[in-house]
Amino acid sequence: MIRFEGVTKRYADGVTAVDDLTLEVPKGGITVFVGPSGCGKTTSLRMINRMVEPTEGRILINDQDVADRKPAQLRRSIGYVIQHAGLFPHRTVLKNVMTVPKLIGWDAGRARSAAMEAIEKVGLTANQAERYPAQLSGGQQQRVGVARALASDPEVVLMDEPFSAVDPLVRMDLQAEVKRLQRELGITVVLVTHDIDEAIVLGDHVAVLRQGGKLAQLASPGELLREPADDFVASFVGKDRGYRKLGFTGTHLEPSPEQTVSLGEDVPEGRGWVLAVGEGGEPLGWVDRHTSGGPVERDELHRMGALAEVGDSARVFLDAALSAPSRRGVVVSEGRVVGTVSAQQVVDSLEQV
Ligand SMILES: Nc1ncnc2c1ncn2[C@@H]1O[C@H](COP(=O)(O)OP(=O)(O)OP(=O)(O)O)[C@@H](O)[C@H]1O
Repeated sequence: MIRFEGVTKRYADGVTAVDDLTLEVPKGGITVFVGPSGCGKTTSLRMINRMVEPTEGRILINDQDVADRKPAQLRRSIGYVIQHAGLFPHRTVLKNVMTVPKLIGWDAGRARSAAMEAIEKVGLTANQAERYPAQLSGGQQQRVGVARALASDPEVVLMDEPFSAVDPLVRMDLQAEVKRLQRELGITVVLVTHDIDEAIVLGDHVAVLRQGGKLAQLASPGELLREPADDFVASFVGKDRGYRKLGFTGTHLEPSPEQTVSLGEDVPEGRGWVLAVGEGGEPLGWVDRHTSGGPVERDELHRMGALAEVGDSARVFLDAALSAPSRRGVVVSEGRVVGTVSAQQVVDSLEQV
């Protein structure tokens, strides 16, 4: 849907920021431009909405050359989110989010209701809509930035390092939110980051750029981890890529049957840990036979560790096994226990692939 055809950008001082870039950003997904500082990510992004003009080549959106569109009108049709949200400090959140709908000529009523809808979509309240940006946290301000980009119902949203100024926990929330919104709205997102982990978490497609603005590889996160195109991509993707690759590896592992006990029942004979389940077969926790005697009570249960759902990646299965006190990861389907897996079983299943 967005096509770069032989795009080069040389700045006036002779720096080649982007060199003969040809790539396709598919419709309705998240495409991430990632690479080291100065490799031309921002320049590439800004050429899409004509904040920067290419020296050579062209960029098409839905087969239309952006050079044939009026820059101001083009920019209003494309959402744009930047690092520090870039909000107007003297306007309320609502007025900030209404900016583009008003610019494109929607009447005040329509602009207001579109803005309120966008504000709710990003998880902010009507009360927060009346505040000024400085009265919100950094993460909330970024949400306003996303709401503002979505308010006029754009098909394409560009994001330039949108989460890099917020702390890691807030960043994870915002990443999940953007992924959810993209899926819900079916929009096409192009996002720039220097953080390969963010690219892998968020991207349906990841374009790795190298110094001098050259495309090193365009692939899905899984492919990038499995088959980096060259040494540059391999080292950029990182040393623990074998482990991270597990996040994109399915497993056809059959969980082993696990003996269970209900609350109020006596612990069955045997050694080690027993899994307690609720009335609907949902896992409640582990019982330690060493310390348990008589009917099982809720306050003697040990935490379960992470749960794996049938169909999850090998990484989730392994995490479930390693985080359970019994070292047997609980596998559920629709909330009910179907069995457990050990770390050894997960590793063995990988070796069979
Ligand atoms: N307006 C400009 N005039 C001259 N050179 C520029 C201009 N903007 C960017 N550059 C240069 O172009 C190259 C690419 O810059 P760009 O900002 O696109 O990279 P980036 O990958 O987004 O980097 P970062 O992650 O550090 O933001 C750099 O060498 C930069 O110094």
